[in-house]
Amino acid sequence: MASQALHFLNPTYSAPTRSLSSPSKPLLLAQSPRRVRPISAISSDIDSSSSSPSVMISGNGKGGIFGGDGTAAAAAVADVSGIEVDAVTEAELKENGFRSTRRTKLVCTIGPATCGFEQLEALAVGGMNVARINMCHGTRDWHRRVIERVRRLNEEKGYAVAIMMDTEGSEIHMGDLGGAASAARAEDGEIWTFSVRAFDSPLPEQTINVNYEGFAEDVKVGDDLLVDGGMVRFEVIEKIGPDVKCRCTDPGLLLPRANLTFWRDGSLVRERNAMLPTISSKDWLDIDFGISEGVDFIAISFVKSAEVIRHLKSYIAARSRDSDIAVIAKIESVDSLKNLEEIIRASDGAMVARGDLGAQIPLEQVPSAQQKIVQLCRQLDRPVIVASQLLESMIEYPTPTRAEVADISEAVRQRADALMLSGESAMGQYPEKALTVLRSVSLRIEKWWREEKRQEAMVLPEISSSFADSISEEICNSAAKMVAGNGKHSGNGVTMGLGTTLCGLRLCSTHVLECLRSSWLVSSIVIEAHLADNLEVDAIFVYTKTGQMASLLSRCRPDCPIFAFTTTTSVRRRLNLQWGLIPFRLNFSDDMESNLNRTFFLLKARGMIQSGDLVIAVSDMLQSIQVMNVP
Ligand SMILES: Nc1ncnc2c1ncn2[C@@H]1O[C@H](COP(=O)(O)OP(=O)(O)OP(=O)(O)O)[C@@H](O)[C@H]1O
Ligand SMILES: CC(=O)C(=O)O
Ligand SMILES: [K+]
Ligand SMILES: [Mg+2]
Repeated sequence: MASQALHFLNPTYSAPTRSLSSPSKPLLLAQSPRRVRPISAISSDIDSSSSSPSVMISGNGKGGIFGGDGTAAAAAVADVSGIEVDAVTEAELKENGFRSTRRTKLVCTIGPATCGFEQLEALAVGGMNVARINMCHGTRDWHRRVIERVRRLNEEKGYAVAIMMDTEGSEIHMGDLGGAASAARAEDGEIWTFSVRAFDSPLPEQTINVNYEGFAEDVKVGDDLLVDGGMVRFEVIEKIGPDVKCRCTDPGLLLPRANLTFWRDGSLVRERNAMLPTISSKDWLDIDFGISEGVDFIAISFVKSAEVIRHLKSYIAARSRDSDIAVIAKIESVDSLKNLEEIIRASDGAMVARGDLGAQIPLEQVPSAQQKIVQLCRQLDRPVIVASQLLESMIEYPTPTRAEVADISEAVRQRADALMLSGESAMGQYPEKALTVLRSVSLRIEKWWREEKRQEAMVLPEISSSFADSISEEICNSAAKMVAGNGKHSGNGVTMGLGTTLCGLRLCSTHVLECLRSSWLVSSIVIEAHLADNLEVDAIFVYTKTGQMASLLSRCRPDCPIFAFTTTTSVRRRLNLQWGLIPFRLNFSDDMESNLNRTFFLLKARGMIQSGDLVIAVSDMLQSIQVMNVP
């Protein structure tokens, strides 16, 4: 076995990000001095006094924004600690350079195995971007304590771990197993009773409580009853009042609160589920809890239509005027697939919840559903999480199966925003090792595909609904195209020195938009063709108050990381779910020149960037795009 490639299999392997004290290597790209002509700038400025907005493109071609007297840089000197980023990101940047940062984000479900402060910290060190709490389990007090610990971790150590609250939903599931039992095993041929009666704990032998009153009425003798989408299977043999007697036909482990589905003549019986509300009364109480705790994301289980998402969003908006809780639609039912596009458009993101999805559609259809959801989310600019069973075997074993590694690779190759651990981190024996596998495989596959330049191009439809938004969108598309490596413009002479060419030009905005649309700014002004091959942009910097422009850049999946600067901690946390974004919190003004000087100063002081690094900077305040070397 190749020990290097599979270093995560080595129990003594420790992630590179953990050796925070090791001396930082110089940034990869700073080692080879660039021959690109320094600093050129294009900035556009919407003239708000004009009824038909005009855009000014300007640049001085002689040192661009750094040609001044350096007062902005001097002003920044006063505040070295004025930027918020976590130690892990900082160490990763210093050690591996820009290009090798991980683009795929990682979500960990928190449960009994990981709810302590130290365990949470170990996950943050291991690369957790989002902590998920599942309201199917535990009490609100338990979840509150987890939220408090994550918040403390963020405050004390500078992390931006976001919190995602996942609702229980009102699908049919088993109750707890009673007493101290955390699981029970059903053997082939055993007769178990599924009942809606209330029992005292412990439950009678081979008895399972069902949460849904209509259960005994709805099932028929001869139906197949599937626990967790088929992990255990029973056949209904007799109905006696509230009790349903079933014979085990596929043995396996019964876990508390596992999902139940029943099948008749080879198809899922869904009439009753269709009548249950997506958000139950208990879910509404949990949502109130989430709003008052200020969670970053609320994930809604078993979404059937866009309507429920719109309803929840207006509920959240009315309850918390200044909060920006994002709503994630969990795609895990037949109905959610039917109404997929409408649901994604109404949501702030989606989750491919393969656990329940695989119980509702034939398993062999799950991979194509996953690919479709991931693609659609990217096209519509919504973050997407691939969830469930990525490393299921690691609940019990310290190493993954080869098939699990291949499954992770596929999700990374599809360039999903995030991968999620469920039982592996909530109650498994090796939560940190599982996270290390996710991280190592993500990094390796991302690097492999960048080197091979084999990413398929994806058509990104225009999604903006307003004029201002469409300028932002075009700017982001153009910035991403300028990043060498995506193949579109290599060999086409990517332009530097735009400032000289465009100095003093004042163009109406539609003209600029047209130019951007045809990538005129990028490819039609060839200054020195031989420079083109050298234009390897190290990072895109985006200054964004709402996060929207960072999201638009992430959507393009450019070849370099995106440093997203934003003024609020909540936007910073939210951006932590999205592909390729390295979110920082920074106070900034509308003056891009001083913002850039300040950022360069702060990041250089911390060794995160170096003079000569090539950066494209965009901003949603000025809707500008600038190309420059770090001075
Ligand atoms: N807060 C918790 N307390 C106790 N156990 C938990 C908790 N959260 C998760 N678990 C355990 O981890 C397992 C997997 O958790 P997870 O939340 O991912 O379930 P899931 O079935 O994939 O999600 P969903 O219920 O949303 O479909 C659960 O079956 C449960 O045993
Ligand atoms: C995550 C989840 O809800 C599922 O896979 O079913
Ligand atoms: K759930
Ligand atoms: Mg589910």
